Amino acid sequence: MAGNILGTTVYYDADCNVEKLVGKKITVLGYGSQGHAHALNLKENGMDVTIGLRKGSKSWTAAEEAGFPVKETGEAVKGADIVMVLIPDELQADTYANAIAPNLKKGAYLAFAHGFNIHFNKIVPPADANVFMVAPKGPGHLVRRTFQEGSGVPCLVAVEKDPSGDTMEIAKAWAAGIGAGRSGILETTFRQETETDLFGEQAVLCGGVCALMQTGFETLVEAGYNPVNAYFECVHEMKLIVDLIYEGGFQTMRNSISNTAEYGDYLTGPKMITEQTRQAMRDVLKDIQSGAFAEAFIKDSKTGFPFLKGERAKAENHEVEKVGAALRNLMPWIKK
Ligand SMILES: NC(=O)C1=CN([C@@H]2O[C@H](COP(=O)(O)OP(=O)(O)OC[C@H]3O[C@@H](n4cnc5c(N)ncnc54)[C@H](OP(=O)(O)O)[C@@H]3O)[C@@H](O)[C@H]2O)C=CC1
Ligand SMILES: CC[C@](O)(C(C)=O)C(=O)O
Ligand SMILES: [Mg+2]
Ligand SMILES: [Mg+2]
Repeated sequence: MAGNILGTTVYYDADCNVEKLVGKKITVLGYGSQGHAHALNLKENGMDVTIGLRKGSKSWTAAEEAGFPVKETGEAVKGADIVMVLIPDELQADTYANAIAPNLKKGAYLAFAHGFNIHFNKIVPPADANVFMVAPKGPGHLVRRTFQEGSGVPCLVAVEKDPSGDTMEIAKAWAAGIGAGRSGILETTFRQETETDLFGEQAVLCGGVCALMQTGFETLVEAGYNPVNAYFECVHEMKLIVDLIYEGGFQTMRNSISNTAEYGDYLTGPKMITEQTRQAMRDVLKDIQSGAFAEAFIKDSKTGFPFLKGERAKAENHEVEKVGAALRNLMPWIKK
């Protein structure tokens, strides 16, 4: 049953009525990482789901082969009771103006998996629209995989506008329908989700961790150590260590490592994350809160993503990726 963890309301399957989605015409826009997972999980829970994609979309065939009716974005929005927007954040505002807003039924539910466009006022829905968010705290492919395995990725839910009065019930039904009721559905706001999600992915989960692993690898290789050895130490073993943290927190991980490692952990960790690193984190958070990051991201996208594409090419060609690919070829069980 619903609980309260340190001031956050958490719902489980027993608190959600997935039946609230039955009989509703549901449109999922996009069939990428999140899109395929939400759509397939809801379909397998008996829901009537149509996929909306742009003309010529790479995902069109995959969605059709999975058994969905697929329509162009505007057509898929027409008549839908719930429209879940699962297209890239940088494309949502233009798509909203050109294809969603002109076709959105009065009183429909407009939904998101991340608060970016609503929080930063890139999308301003009409007064009659109900606006909610179901934001999985994990990659879309795991939203699908864990659902199939019988569990689910925890989700944040939030309501921005509620003219119908039942928008939170619909949001909870959606979250449970994609599997989150098995692991936890946490109530939040668009602002909280947007700012913490951007901070987490930049400073810790993706930006911070990848930079740390890559710099560790470079330091060992630069000092003349074998790159394979460096890769195992600084990249490959990360998953095994993080799995223990995931299962039981830092203490479970520290119970499993040697005293030598634990001593080095306390001695060296603070030398890596210095006062300068803390200040950099605070600065990153300020840029997120002020909207400066959002503006820079949208500007890069509108000019063809010169920064994103340049950095992606550099990252793809880095030695660490070549060593990793060679090692993974020796471990075929990793690729399921
Ligand atoms: N990736 C993740 O795990 C997470 C993502 N989110 C959020 O989910 C949302 C979707 O992100 P993500 O799943 O990564 O996106 P992806 O890039 O994986 O997929 C985007 C999908 O949208 C389609 N698409 C692109 N433009 C349009 C359009 N104009 N109309 C209809 N469909 C279009 C793409 O098809 P094609 O390009 O073939 O046309 C593709 O199927 C974002 O808000 C993101 O922040 C939230 C939590 C985690
Ligand atoms: C960590 C990245 C993420 O926020 C996610 C998978 O939750 C994203 O935007 O993809
Ligand atoms: Mg996230
Ligand atoms: Mg994110």
